[in-house]
Amino acid sequence: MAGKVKREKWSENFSEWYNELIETAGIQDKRYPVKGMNIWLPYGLKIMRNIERFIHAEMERTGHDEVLFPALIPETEFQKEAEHIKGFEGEVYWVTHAGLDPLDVRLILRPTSETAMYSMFSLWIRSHADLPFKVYQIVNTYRYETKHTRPLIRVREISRFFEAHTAHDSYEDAERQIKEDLEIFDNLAKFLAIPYIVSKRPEWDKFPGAYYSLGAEVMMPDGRTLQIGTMHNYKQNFAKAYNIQYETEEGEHEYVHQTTFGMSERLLAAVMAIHGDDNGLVLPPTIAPIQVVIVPIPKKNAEADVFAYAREIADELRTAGIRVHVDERDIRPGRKYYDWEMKGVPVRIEVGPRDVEGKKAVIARRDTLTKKVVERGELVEAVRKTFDEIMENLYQRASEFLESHIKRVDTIEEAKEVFEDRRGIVEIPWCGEEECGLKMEEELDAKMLGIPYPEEKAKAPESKKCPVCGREAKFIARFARTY
Ligand SMILES: Nc1ncnc2c1ncn2[C@@H]1O[C@H](COS(=O)(=O)NC(=O)[C@@H](N)CS)[C@@H](O)[C@H]1O
Ligand SMILES: [Zn+2]
Repeated sequence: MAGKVKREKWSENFSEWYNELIETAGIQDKRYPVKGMNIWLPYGLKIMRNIERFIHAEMERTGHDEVLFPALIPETEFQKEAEHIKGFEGEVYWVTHAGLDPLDVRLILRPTSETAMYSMFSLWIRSHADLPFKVYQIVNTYRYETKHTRPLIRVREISRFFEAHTAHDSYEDAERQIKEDLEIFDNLAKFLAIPYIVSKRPEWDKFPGAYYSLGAEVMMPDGRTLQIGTMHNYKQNFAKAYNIQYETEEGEHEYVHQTTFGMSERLLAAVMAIHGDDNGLVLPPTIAPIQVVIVPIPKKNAEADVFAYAREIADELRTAGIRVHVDERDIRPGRKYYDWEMKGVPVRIEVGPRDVEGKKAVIARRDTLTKKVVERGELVEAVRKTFDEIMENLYQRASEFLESHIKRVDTIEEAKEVFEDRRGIVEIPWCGEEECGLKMEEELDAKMLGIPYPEEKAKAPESKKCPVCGREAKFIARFARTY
């Protein structure tokens, strides 16, 4: 029978749904006595590790080397890139003492690692033969966020901060790197069954020190967007501040061009929010710590041994490389269903005495809450096929939600209606002038995500006018309420 997937709470009161689920699904414990810093619980960390495993593999595939830098950065290093300072001075945590002694050079806890890495890049990069230079790390970083903190989404210790930093012999090669970052991100988004849009940030909202910034946004259930990835082209801004030069083949000395690519535990927040329903998490099989849970359903005085049958199925699935758990707890099956649905286990297999006799099993899908009977001999194949169906369905469902929350308008009034109705992303003509962009942000009480990327998708249709100044619109600008 077609299951009725309930998502009322999920959509009407997303914030409460999300905060409860962080606890009830065993993702994190928020009771740590420092605001904006939470504890990873075993199940949540297993999911995050599965996401990270994919990122490490993509870094390997694209020739990035993993490094690990110290978390403390001397003030002298932090001070070197002016714009970067301006952008972060209100957000950094300071270390001013060691033991009882005040430090003669204060240290900061890294908010991101440009100012930790780039003096070393200056020592490491000497010749064009050292380029392109590509490193990354997944570490904890610290930002004194003053806006509302929220587990995984806006934290003060970003405990799973992914940062890739590259150096190139030319602007063109840095641009090639940005395209590679977008490809990596697209592979990851498909792995998580998550649709997204990429926008080029407006001048007034790019990363401090960047020449331009790209943001990858997803649509959250409450119609607000969440930035889950950013790519920045730094040109030679940091290279000049940190003296990162290389010797060209002609023996000249040139500053390198640089890029960075950043993500964080927000990826998990996006998976939870986008795929979840009122029964809890719905995990894509790609990252589920338990892909199949088997629930034996014993019946009084039936001699069929449902436990042995369940274990035999589990062994076969495990041999096939599937992550499986048999729930042998002595509690009602219904209670087991509730627990594993809360944890988002993609597939449940139920086996009662009749299934043992008939050499069958029942497969229950977490995403559609539907069930079907399968022959014992076809189980591995059926489970694999069900994983593919779940990935496809999760991606389709999320894509429809995203598409239905992007609206193209011509006037501020129309845009306001969208935000009053159910929020989402508004695409509106723009002359490209900062004052008009800022005016629209103010009028709409929304953030300009920027213009569509790549730029050929950003052009305004013929004869569209900027709703603020009436001049010819050059671009389509995107606005949204954001996290
Ligand atoms: N307070 C926060 N909590 C959780 N994730 C965050 C927070 N601040 C930023 N992020 C995530 O970290 C990513 C990279 O951060 S960033 O500021 O945009 N970019 C950088 O720091 C660049 N140095 C690239 S690593 C963002 O795309 C966002 O997904
Ligand atoms: Zn204008």
